[in-house]
Amino acid sequence: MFDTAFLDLPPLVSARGTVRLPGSKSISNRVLLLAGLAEGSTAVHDLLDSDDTRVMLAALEQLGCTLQRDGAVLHVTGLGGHLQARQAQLFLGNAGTAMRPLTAALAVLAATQGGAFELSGVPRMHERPIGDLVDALRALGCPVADLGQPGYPPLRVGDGAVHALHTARPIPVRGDVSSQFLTALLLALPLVSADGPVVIEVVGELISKPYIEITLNLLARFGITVQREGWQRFTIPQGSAYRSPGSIHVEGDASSASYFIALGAIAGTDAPVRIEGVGLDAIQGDIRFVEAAQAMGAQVSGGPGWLEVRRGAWPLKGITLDCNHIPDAAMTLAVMALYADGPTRLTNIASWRVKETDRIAAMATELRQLGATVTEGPDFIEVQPLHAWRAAHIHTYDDHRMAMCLSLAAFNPLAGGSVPVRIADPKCVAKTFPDYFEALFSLVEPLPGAVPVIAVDGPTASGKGTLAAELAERLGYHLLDSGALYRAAALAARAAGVALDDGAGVAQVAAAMALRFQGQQVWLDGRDISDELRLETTGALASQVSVHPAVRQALHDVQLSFARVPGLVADGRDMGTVVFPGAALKVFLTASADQRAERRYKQLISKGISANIDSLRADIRARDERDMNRSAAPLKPAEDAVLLDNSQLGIEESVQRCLGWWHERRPFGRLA
Ligand SMILES: Nc1ncnc2c1ncn2[C@@H]1O[C@H](COP(=O)(O)OP(=O)(O)OP(=O)(O)O)[C@@H](O)[C@H]1O
Ligand SMILES: Nc1ccn([C@@H]2O[C@H](COP(=O)(O)O)[C@@H](O)[C@H]2O)c(=O)n1
Repeated sequence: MFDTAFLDLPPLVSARGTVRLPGSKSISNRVLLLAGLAEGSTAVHDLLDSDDTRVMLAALEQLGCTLQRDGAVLHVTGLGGHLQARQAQLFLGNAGTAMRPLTAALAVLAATQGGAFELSGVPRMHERPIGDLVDALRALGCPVADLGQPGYPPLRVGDGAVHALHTARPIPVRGDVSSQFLTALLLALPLVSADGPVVIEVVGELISKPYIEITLNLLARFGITVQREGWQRFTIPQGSAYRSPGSIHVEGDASSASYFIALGAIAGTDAPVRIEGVGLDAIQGDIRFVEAAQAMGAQVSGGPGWLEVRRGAWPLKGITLDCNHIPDAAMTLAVMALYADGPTRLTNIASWRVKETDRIAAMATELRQLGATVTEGPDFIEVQPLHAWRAAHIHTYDDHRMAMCLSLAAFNPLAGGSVPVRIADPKCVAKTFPDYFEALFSLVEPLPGAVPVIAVDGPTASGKGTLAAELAERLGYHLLDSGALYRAAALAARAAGVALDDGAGVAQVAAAMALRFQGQQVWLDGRDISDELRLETTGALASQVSVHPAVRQALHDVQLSFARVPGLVADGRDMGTVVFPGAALKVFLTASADQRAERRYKQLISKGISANIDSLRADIRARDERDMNRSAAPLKPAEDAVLLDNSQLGIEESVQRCLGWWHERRPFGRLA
């Protein structure tokens, strides 16, 4: 997951390959609650691991369910309908799929068995309406107290006493704000069906019906067959009881599939984008996004558990679509609309306004930042195709879908643009798809030369490695420690018995090295060389082999291969002058030889390695001399490098200076 303040996506031009989707959030949280209410143990396979499922799991544990992980399988031992904890304070983040069903289930359990539970979330959760569900629960006879603004969480359900519930008469619930209220009742009311059938009557036109179908489907898997009359009346038969199916698989998230379906439709030109984990047989309503994407021009084929998508019509075709059946995935259409041949109008999406954020307002604002013309109304959005793209800093409103949808704007070169896109707070995708950006980057190709590179060059022990690693961490970029390649080449040559002054011989060994980097660990031809690589003596050997033009040539392409989406920070001696002459920022880092000797001395001592400051100073001077005076790629600042003498600067100050220069060079304007 990218835990950075923002993530810059370079302009992208194509996509191909396979993505395996994480489990569906809607199915995961429903399955968890059903398993938690059922008697016995349920083995849940392919459960989504995300913020929203984590709050549900934490709540179930607080309520007394037993959770056991066995590799990728989670075993949930349920309550069998009997409260174990009679009081708890449950924090449910911004997970509507946890807040609504748990409110209903705990209201019913607390009222019938005596208990009191408080349910709260993040501030945005306290702005998301729940009044219609509370009204239905109160009509049933459950005590529910508002702990904040009436009609919104936080809530207390139950008052510790036992109450008789009015299950003999139909329970009314509004269906036109969120279908989650009906889902919540359907999941909870089998708990009170012992004495007779329980009837729920929907008031108003039910929205997002496919989500109710998921609920009914999963209830059936847990032994409860709800009788449905149209979308107005639902009857839970007398004596319904949750029976664990023993084991259940969570299918991949169909809403998450929408980003990759769009990816194929926009950028799958020479090969398809293959999506695994969800297919045309999916039980999730958002699978019907496939039809919407096809209407816009996508070529989609699929089977059980898989889809393949490639570009069909181009530009895409503008459409007008009632999106009531695919409210979440429909957001993706709003971004696809930028690549269309005419306006796209998405209607019947009023529910967007009460999701993680007001998604109609947020989408309109951010699409306009890219340069698009957008019209919005209480329950619709209309987006015009975009031809004059602007580099935009996209705000994501702590809304995972905003981040994922808007990332598709990075394909603007396919529609006349050539701009990067900055996504604020990329970790908001953790709600449903923590590795979304990693998955995206594994499929895409950038516009040639568009991957941004920051080159950090300078003499030994100036702090290049430290600075480069910090910059890479804060920007979410890849890191190249080019010195490590020369060090490894020297070690490989020595191991092969090749003399270090034999340029051609060392180059041959260097070209054949099998190097593997994993965090701080480095393997050379299967041997862990991490410690040996960092020795001062190895640095001196590297300095000897690096004078040979053939060795430098042998390592050239390997270094170039580190420049991958979303960007690279490279440290060495010739990053800005030879390897990445087009780097967007070149920093030449220096400090006095005395300072550097002292830093290196402290560094070695802190690692428990004995050192002598005088000989370190002498080694550093000798290495400077050789690195600066060799004929091949000598150590010197590039003409357009920024010089940074950090003799009197701390690490953080150096990092901030470089980030300042970086922001000046980026087209996103002020950091906000
Ligand atoms: N600005 C700074 N102020 C004080 N110490 C620093 C600063 N920058 C780096 N250091 C410290 O100096 C030591 C050497 O830094 P680092 O290993 O990053 O240097 P380097 O230039 O990459 O060296 P080499 O080229 O030999 O790999 C480290 O212990 C690091 O923490
Ligand atoms: N781009 C580079 C990087 C390093 N070298 C040579 O390797 C020696 C070790 O480098 P460290 O950064 O790991 O200390 C260094 O002294 C250089 O001789 C290089 O030539 N070009």
